[in-house]
Amino acid sequence: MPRFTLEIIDRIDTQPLIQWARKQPLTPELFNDKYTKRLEQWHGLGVELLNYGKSWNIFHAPPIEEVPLLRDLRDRYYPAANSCLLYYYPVGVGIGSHIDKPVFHHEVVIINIIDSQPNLFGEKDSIKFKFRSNTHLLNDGDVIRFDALMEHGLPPVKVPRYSLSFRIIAEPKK
Ligand SMILES: O=C(O)CCC(=O)C(=O)O
Ligand SMILES: [Fe+2]
Repeated sequence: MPRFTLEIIDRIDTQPLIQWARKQPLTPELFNDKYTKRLEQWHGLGVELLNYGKSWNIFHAPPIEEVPLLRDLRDRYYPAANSCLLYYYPVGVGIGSHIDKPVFHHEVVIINIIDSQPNLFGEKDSIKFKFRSNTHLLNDGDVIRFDALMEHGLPPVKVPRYSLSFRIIAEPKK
């Protein structure tokens, strides 16, 4: 992948994903012993960040293959990914600009899922996603690929949103 880019690589129907996501038991995310207000659920390898993100624990979550929806998306957009992270962002929650921790491979694929009612024309509100000095508008179902070693972030969302991130996590040699 050429670096320094954010590409929207596809737009998919999110209805099956929303139905699935709403039924998942999600856990409040902790960072530096504080709740981020995002809720999360891992499949495949998961990461618990410690010590302000300076170190981490890698753990085994239920396999991606257990959920055919997730397996199919991984096979389609990021076959090498060994980690899938579902986040829920309630209204008013975002994440400040950051770069991802080195435990993750720099290439990430994220599916943007807006859980709001479409308008009369079947359209849902978009959300803002910051990447480097640009703000991109992301629509429901947009599949993006970007270099997570470049600054990125999400202003507080105005509509409930899920995201599904596929990544490669380097497991330490035993
Ligand atoms: O949810 C997203 O779209 C991006 C989240 C993110 O950048 C992260 O958790 O590192
Ligand atoms: Fe990130």
